[in-house]
Amino acid sequence: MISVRGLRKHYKVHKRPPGLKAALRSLIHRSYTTVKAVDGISFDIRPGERVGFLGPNGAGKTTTLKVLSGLLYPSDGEVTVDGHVPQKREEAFLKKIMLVMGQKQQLLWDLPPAETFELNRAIYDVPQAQYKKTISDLIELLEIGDLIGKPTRQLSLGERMKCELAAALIHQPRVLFLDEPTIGLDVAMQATMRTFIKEYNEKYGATLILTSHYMDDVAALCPRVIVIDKGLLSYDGGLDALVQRVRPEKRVVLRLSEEVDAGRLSPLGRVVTHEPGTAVLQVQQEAVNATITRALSTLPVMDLTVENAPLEEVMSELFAESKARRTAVSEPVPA
Ligand SMILES: Nc1ncnc2c1ncn2[C@@H]1O[C@H](COP(=O)(O)OP(=O)(O)OP(=O)(O)O)[C@@H](O)[C@H]1O
Repeated sequence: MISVRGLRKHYKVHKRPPGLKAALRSLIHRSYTTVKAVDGISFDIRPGERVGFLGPNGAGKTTTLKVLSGLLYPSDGEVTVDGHVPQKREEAFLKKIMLVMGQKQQLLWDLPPAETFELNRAIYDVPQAQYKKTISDLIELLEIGDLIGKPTRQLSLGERMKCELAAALIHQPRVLFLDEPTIGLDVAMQATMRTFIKEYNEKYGATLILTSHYMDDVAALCPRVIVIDKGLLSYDGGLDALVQRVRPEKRVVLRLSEEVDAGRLSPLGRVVTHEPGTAVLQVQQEAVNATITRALSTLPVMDLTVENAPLEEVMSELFAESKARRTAVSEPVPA
């Protein structure tokens, strides 16, 4: 469905020196630097896949999604989306895709969402019968029946995001690029959006690429993740396999009926947190059974669970790894 080969997107940026004199001089003698936002990445995505596209701030995620949706020309490389070259912006391509950006809106501010929906129906030439069916499904799934008649400016952020998503899906895109679709939403609304996105993917078999800094989104939606950092690919594979590779240790979470000294916990594993009533231990996978047996026999355990390390930690460790690799490569070799 999506094929990306050696994609590069370099931005040429005007260097603006500090100080008025230098700034005035730079109006005549302009100098430029190159920002390598995406610097040679390749991946393939199969139809119907849900893929998390992750990386630290400035990694090149939005740039890649903009290239895939035809908003930006690549500097180099080959990209196809369902057989189309995105930058040609063919009508058939535009009808198949949608880019939803959590930080930008497509709903018209002074009009009710219902009017943007109608506008999108006309733009995408959606037959009336299909439009009626789709819109009533979307209204039901997203519970926006009461909202779509109010001017957009009167909606809360979460209400607006639900309507944004509905507007984006009126033409039933087969490929959805979601750039931070849950940004700024409260926890309950994030969960609603996640459930809806998953249902849309399952119902229509749509292919989905999602960027998000909320790891709950990623854990709930993306069995596969592609991680980029400074424009380079640092991981492409299963989310579970990534956790296994970066953090194979397990967390044993203990709920305790009475306070225990730290000295009684430390022989069982590395103490990650220790608060009144709870303690979290980190142990090697093969030591989990022994730790549980020992905890149950030596501590006042009320409840016990075994978990993976939080995804946020896995990601920051992965980002730190690739930063360390880059630093090692760029350091001069001693003479
Ligand atoms: N129009 C532009 N002109 C110049 N540089 C740009 C432009 N757009 C993005 N960049 C730079 O390209 C790099 C990648 O930006 P991009 O927005 O793709 O990152 P991102 O991974 O989406 O980051 P974030 O998680 O912060 O949204 C950054 O260094 C950014 O400053």
